[in-house]
Amino acid sequence: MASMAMHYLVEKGTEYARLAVELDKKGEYEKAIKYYKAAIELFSKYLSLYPDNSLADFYKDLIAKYKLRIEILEKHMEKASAAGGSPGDVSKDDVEILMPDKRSNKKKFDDLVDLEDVKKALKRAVIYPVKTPHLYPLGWPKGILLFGPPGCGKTEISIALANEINAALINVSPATIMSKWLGESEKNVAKVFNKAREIASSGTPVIIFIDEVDGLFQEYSDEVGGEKRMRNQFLMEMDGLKEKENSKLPLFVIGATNKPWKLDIGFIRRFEKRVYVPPPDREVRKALFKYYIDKLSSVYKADELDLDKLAEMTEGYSSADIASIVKEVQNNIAEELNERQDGKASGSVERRLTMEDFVQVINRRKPSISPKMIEAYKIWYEQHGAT
Ligand SMILES: Nc1ncnc2c1ncn2[C@@H]1O[C@H](COP(=O)(O)OP(=O)(O)OP(=O)(O)O)[C@@H](O)[C@H]1O
Repeated sequence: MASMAMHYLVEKGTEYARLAVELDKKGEYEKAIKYYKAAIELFSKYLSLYPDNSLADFYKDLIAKYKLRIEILEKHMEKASAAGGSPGDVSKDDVEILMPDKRSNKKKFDDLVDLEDVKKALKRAVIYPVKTPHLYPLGWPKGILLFGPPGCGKTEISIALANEINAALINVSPATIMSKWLGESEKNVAKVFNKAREIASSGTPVIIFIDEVDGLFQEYSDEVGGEKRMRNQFLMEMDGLKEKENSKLPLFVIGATNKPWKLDIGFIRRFEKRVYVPPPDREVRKALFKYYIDKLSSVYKADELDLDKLAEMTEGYSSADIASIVKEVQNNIAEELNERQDGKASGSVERRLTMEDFVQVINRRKPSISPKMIEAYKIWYEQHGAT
């Protein structure tokens, strides 16, 4: 009985997925989305019923891939309808550039807790060459890969780096690059690099930041959106940065990934520096709690808290988890005060933060990072790390 259900879910899911890809290739995006969703539903059901099946990872990857594709197509269709045309003739957007004075995130290295080794690697690879280019007659690396578990600061440190050197930031994510430029994404990779070279030639440093870079550069078995052409263009552009006329440009490509093992070797080679952004250890977790709790202390008294204990309780929690735990504590207390009609006046209130406030929230959450994940990064780092 069980195997019949399993069989049905996989067969039907595969049939829907095949249909979705076919429709996608024909440009019938709306219908394609419907079938991608149907396939996801069946594969998810299969995974919930048989989580320990040997093919579980394979189906998880497929689901992630179809979700990304849906996101891409939906964004593409939104844009097409906003432009009043059909998805095929959507007008091309220009490359979005975040100049330093326009960015809302103004954090610099000192505003981020720890990440000392990462800061050091980025100073060496980026900041010093930008500040003293004359000391580097042989040029400097152009590609830097940041890898490590989710929510541990890859994006934050990249933005802080851009702020440190007043760099223009071009933010590229798989969903935007593929949706904006569906069908001719390679031309637009070229556009990003042209724009970046143009700005860098005028003396302003540029960082092209590609989040979830594995989404752009993993091998797909059934490519529908010209991913291969786009990848080749990207590799060519990266090689171009090494050529003589570009070698002294203050232009850097920073890729971030949680799954470095999905990247193919040609791509890895283009990123000369590969830097591990680690999860916070106990001392760093303590510093993160302090950092976020300090922000609350203008309103709530925090003198009873045992930060060592909080750090000890949160092994495996990411920096983002810790930020979000403190936020949830804030929300719980604000709710409590509102319900007691106690929070009306502005300024400080007579409410101490207690360990119990934190324990409650921590107990309801699972850590995002498992020892198995850390082991996988360690193995990858041993093979490919380069700082
Ligand atoms: N060093 C740090 N100091 C203070 N807060 C941090 C630090 N690192 C991360 N955070 C917090 O964690 C959140 C997530 O960080 P960020 O988005 O940089 O992680 P990431 O590694 O890029 O995650 P993902 O791989 O999921 O994109 C930030 O918004 C910030 O609140």
